[in-house]
Amino acid sequence: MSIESVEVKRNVAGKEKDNSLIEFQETLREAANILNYPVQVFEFLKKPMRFLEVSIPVRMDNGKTEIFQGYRAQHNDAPGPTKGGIRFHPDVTPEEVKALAGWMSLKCGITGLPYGGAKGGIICDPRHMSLDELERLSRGYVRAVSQIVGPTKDIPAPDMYTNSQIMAWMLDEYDHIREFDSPGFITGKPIALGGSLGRETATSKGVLYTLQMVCELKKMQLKDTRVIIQGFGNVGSYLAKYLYDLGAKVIGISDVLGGVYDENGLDIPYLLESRDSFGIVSNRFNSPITNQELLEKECDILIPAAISGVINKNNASHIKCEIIIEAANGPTTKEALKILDQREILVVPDILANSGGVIVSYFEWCQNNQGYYWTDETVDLRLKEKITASFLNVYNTSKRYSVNMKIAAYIEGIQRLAEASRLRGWLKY
Ligand SMILES: NC(=O)C1=CN([C@@H]2O[C@H](COP(=O)(O)OP(=O)(O)OC[C@H]3O[C@@H](n4cnc5c(N)ncnc54)[C@H](O)[C@@H]3O)[C@@H](O)[C@H]2O)C=CC1
Ligand SMILES: O=C(O)CCC(=O)C(=O)O
Repeated sequence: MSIESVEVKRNVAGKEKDNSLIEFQETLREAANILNYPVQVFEFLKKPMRFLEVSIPVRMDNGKTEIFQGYRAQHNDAPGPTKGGIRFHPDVTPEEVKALAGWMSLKCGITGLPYGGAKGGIICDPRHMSLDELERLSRGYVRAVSQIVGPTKDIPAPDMYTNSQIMAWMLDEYDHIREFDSPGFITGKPIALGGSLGRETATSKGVLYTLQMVCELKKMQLKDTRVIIQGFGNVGSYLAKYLYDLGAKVIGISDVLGGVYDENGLDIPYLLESRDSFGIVSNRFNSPITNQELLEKECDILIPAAISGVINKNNASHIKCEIIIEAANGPTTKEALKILDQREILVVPDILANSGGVIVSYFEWCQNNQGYYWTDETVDLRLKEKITASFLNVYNTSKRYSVNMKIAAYIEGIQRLAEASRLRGWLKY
């Protein structure tokens, strides 16, 4: 791939107004109805059990103090402590954080992890903050939420625009507040602080394993399969590399500024070397393609791995692929899914496809609790076992109830939440 042969354009992806919480609730209601649950199950699970909104004062490098808004939603702690990442992003909203926490609960249910779901977010743009400012913001967030988090209460992890360094600052702040060493407070940490081998690549590995399951079912070969990936951060970039190494043809990738496309296949190792720490590489190229144009290019497999709502009613009829694997959380709206179902495009849902991250976060927490650390091979083998079994459960459920895989995933996910809530005596049915 030469720089000239590649099409690029700077833009912000065409995202609709965020309806994540409403869509979470509507699909949850459908799944609860299929399972004939009494209405109290839906009424209880439609919102987080706990939601904290915090103001975080941060001294900026110019000497002024800015106040940041942050959130932590704990969806349901009946199955165990809650678990979920923290997102630093300018578009974070309370509704989106609540939906993301609900999705975490379902993800943990599908994969059989002993957790309920949670999610955190801070409205900020880390791309325009110095490392010192980010450290003060991360520490400030932990001080603000410290009463409701902890290794047996609620265990955070990375999500968009957060990484192992941010987890390390958060861990250090928590240890100071609690006055003891508690590596199990947070996952996605650096290895030197008790992180797990394989967590960095876990989400993309999990997406790859679900993709391989789909290929097996559809009798497709990965070799020479044309793939487009939106997002070139933690999830998108490792995934692109795995697919490239397996001989797939990654013909398009994108970041927040725009897309890079070459119908002959992109040189992924070159792009990986060229991207910055926020997963941005498209600004190194010239000719134009937007995120929206990239999503509508013909390919075999489309993998949104950035933000929510990018496949919506405006573009669902123009998508030209056979399979969509949702690596991001909530990339396909409900209206879009209906159109894609009609067009017989298979959509593998986020709460299954991207569950590799929380699965290995669980392994990290187990290792922290045991004080005994596993090899890369052990982590990988157990991840593959868990996600493959979860895929088959969801797939079989979709056949059993004649529903798409999204609804099947909700059906699988909701059952343990409902049962745990009933067994604790919270719900009577
Ligand atoms: N990191 C993890 O372990 C997990 C992440 N996810 C989900 O995967 C998605 C990506 O997360 P990460 O790769 O960790 O984030 P990241 O921060 O490492 O990378 C995000 C990528 O998306 C691009 N991006 C940001 N805003 C965009 C926009 N408006 N339009 C198009 N591209 C945009 C960025 O330029 C970057 O390339 C998110 O939806 C996240 O919730 C899900 C499960 C686990
Ligand atoms: O690793 C974790 O605990 C959570 C990852 C996450 O936030 C997600 O799966 O969306």
